[in-house]
Amino acid sequence: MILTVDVGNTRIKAAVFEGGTVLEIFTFEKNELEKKIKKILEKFQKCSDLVVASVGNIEKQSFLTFEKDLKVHFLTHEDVFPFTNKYATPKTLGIDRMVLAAGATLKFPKQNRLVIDAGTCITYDFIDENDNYLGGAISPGLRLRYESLHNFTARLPLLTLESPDSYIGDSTKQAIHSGVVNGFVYEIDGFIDEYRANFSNFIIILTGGDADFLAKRLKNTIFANSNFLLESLNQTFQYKIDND
Ligand SMILES: Nc1ncnc2c1ncn2[C@@H]1O[C@H](COP(=O)(O)OP(=O)(O)OP(=O)(O)O)[C@@H](O)[C@H]1O
Ligand SMILES: CC(C)(CO)[C@@H](O)C(=O)NCCC(=O)O
Ligand SMILES: [K+]
Repeated sequence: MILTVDVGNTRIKAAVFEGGTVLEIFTFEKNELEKKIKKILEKFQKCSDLVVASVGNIEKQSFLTFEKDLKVHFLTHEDVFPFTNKYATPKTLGIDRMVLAAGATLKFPKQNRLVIDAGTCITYDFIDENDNYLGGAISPGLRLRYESLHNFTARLPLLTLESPDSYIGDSTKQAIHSGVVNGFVYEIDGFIDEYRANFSNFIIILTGGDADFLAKRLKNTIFANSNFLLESLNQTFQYKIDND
């Protein structure tokens, strides 16, 4: 059994796997890390490895306290990945993006793949059919858009996510919801159209905290899997064991 942990920019997600099957998924805040991991390991005592991918500034020490119970692994860009990294700055590529790219490469062989992670940031990652990781894009996620409109202006209120009535917002609130939600949807549809115009035979994977909200609003119908990063962490770790 393997415990995978995704330390995101905002929250932490964890999953216990038995082979390729996920047994349970957990979401928690950073200040609860040690308490929650301890509980998970009490429940799943057969866990032999803890695999961490972190883009947040979490203390490594919080994980190392579990080394008495099982083996602890922190994935980095120095691990083995199933793609050729063509990013011009491979050392600054986020480990979450590398793990998503690895999961897409292993799960969908011999085709072009686009992974869209709608989390704190929206990230786009493209791996071509020859397993070259080419890069993608980084832009602000839904909640970040609402927060920055409020934080960097004098008069805009902080709103929480709501579907706009129309693309023509007829009040301050509706104008913000339209700008944030429709802007988000148009951006993603626009990127998908651009990739489709340039590549054939490709698959799109949509994941992250806003994946489900987004999936039903896109013009392009695509399959959403909000656990794709955790599943990819499990697969990346298996790949590392087999190829190290
Ligand atoms: N409790 C919550 N806290 C934060 N974001 C939430 C919450 N519930 C839903 N969301 C939505 O999820 C999005 C954040 O996604 P996610 O949880 O994947 O981010 P994250 O944990 O920071 O991970 P990553 O850094 O990989 O993006 C926000 O834009 C927000 O709309
Ligand atoms: C883009 C984020 C913040 C998304 O979580 C993360 O992948 C990151 O910190 N990346 C580093 C920059 C890069 O990927 O080029
Ligand atoms: K993200």
